Amino acid sequence: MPIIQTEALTRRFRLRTKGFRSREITAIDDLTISIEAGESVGYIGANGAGKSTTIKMLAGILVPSSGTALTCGLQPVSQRRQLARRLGVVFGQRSQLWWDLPLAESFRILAAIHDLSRDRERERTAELVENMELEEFLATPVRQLSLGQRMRGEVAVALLHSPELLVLDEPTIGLDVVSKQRLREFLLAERAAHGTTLLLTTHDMGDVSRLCERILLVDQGRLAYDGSLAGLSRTVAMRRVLVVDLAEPTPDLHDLPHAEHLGSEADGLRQRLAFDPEVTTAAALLAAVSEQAAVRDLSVEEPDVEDVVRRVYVSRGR
Ligand SMILES: Nc1ncnc2c1ncn2[C@@H]1O[C@H](COP(=O)(O)OP(=O)(O)OP(=O)(O)O)[C@@H](O)[C@H]1O
Repeated sequence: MPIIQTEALTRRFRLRTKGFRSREITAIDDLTISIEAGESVGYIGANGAGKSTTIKMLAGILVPSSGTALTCGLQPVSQRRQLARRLGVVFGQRSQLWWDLPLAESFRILAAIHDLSRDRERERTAELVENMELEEFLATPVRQLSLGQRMRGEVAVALLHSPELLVLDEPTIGLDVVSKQRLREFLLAERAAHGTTLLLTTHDMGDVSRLCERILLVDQGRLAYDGSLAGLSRTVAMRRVLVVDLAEPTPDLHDLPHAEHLGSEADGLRQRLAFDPEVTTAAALLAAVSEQAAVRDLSVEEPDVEDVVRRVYVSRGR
């Protein structure tokens, strides 16, 4: 049986507009998906596409307007307490931790809430503290943790009761590159060790490419793509962006091989160039830029979800 199954899942919101009028929007529209136990799925889409609304319905926080959802074989709203034993949830912008208490206390409180035996609590806490490298700040009040440390704590407590399904809403938002990478490694390790099913929303294609075997792309509440990253890459190349800082103001670099000039700032001192890593490399592009201008600094950006979504539609002629 699938671990997540929805059938024509729909959620509308009534928005108040000026005066006494109100308008209805359909945040999720006729969503039918099925996810098997053990899968790792990236749920992506532009701002306001309906990702959080879906996650909230799957977790039983929000009631659907119509259609059905089954999470771990349970009705998310009416069987929310049973579901809580089998589901872990991480919201990147909201905390499950007790801010004034040391991180270790959140483990104790949640272990009590989940009714874990003393042995189980000790064993699982030790495993998570080791895997997520939490030891050095276990005694620190949560409010004093860095964002990266706190997110590791959030993920760890969500996994304390060994849920078979972990749902993460923007788990890497705001994290620096190193913290993102660490968090991804922890999630991969947890999955390898316990076969945990992962469903995560993200704006970061790096999360998707490193963590997810399957992608669901939602646009304006509707499912727009369901398949592998490779399949999506065949539809729209997963372009990366080379950002170069040049020594002098330079006209836009339009004639570089296999690159598209996306924009310039400060009289062309900084220029952004998109390229497809399947066709060329950042090094080759940098060499081509260097023939035209002196490069002082550079960075390479991961593909942007908004850009991917936009180009899925361009490729379909919408
Ligand atoms: N409680 C609410 N009341 C009214 N409208 C809502 C509510 N929650 C969400 N919406 C609307 O539903 C739509 C989908 O929102 P949702 O938060 O699910 O999108 P999202 O894909 O998670 O976006 P983001 O990436 O910005 O978090 C948006 O138009 C949003 O304004």
